[in-house]
Amino acid sequence: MSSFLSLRDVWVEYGDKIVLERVNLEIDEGAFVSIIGPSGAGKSSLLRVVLGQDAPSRGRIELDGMPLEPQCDSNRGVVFQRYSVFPHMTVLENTLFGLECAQAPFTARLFGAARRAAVAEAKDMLHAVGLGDNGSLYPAQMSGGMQQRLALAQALVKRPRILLLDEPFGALDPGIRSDMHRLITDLWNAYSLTVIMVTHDIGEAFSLGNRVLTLDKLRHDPHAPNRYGASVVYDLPLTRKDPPRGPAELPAARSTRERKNNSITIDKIDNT
Ligand SMILES: Nc1ncnc2c1ncn2[C@@H]1O[C@H](COP(=O)(O)OP(=O)(O)OP(=O)(O)O)[C@@H](O)[C@H]1O
Repeated sequence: MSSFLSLRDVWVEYGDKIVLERVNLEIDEGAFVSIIGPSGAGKSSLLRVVLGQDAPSRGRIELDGMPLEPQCDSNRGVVFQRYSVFPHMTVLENTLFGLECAQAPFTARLFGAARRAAVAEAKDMLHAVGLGDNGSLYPAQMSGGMQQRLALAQALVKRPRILLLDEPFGALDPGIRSDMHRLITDLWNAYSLTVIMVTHDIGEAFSLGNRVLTLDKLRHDPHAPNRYGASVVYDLPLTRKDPPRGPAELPAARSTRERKNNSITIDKIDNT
């Protein structure tokens, strides 16, 4: 039986530079996968091929056993480190926009009952990310943490099955980061998401993920640094203590997931 998300012999090459080679991964539905590794190892490149922004140069990616097309679709939502919100739209308009684009791709405008339903959905999502009272603000009137909450609402309002996070909290102060850690954990549980997160913060990787992958090169030729790409060198499944629940009650919660006490198994991947 195939996994929820499978990467089979995926390579990413830019010209003659091999960035990723022979990446084989099986990701279960509902996993929270953290990806770490040295700078330039290809973490964001991996996220981009899963998102569909780039096509792998070799290999294939499957979702539920079906090939995942190299194009962004509603199965996948993404949040980057740099805020991706539209500065000329209010918080509510920013959140609504994704729904309007999905439901009215030519005009990006909904009317009547369809618009009222979309507004209600957008408001629910803003409530879920803690921006329920901020719908009329513009991004410039908000802190970095609030803008990142908005980016999460934008990504989640379309109810993606996979949420891709590329250093989403990297630009935030430590206090705000821990609030965001609690929020993303709550959202992961409430919306039964499969999350793939790239981070440079090892603590964040281990405290949020229930699986941690390390990307690095297994082989290196000092005379030809582009000759070999990175692959998954460590794959650490974690089971860990249930995190403290946030005070927010999330609407439209679908299920919660059991998470047990700390134990780590370390398997070094041998791709040679
Ligand atoms: N569009 C592109 N064209 C050419 N080279 C690229 C392109 N995108 C990425 N690269 C190269 O691929 C390599 C991996 O980049 P990537 O951003 O995926 O690494 P990363 O592990 O996310 O790095 P960091 O941790 O510094 O963000 C880098 O050497 C980068 O220069």
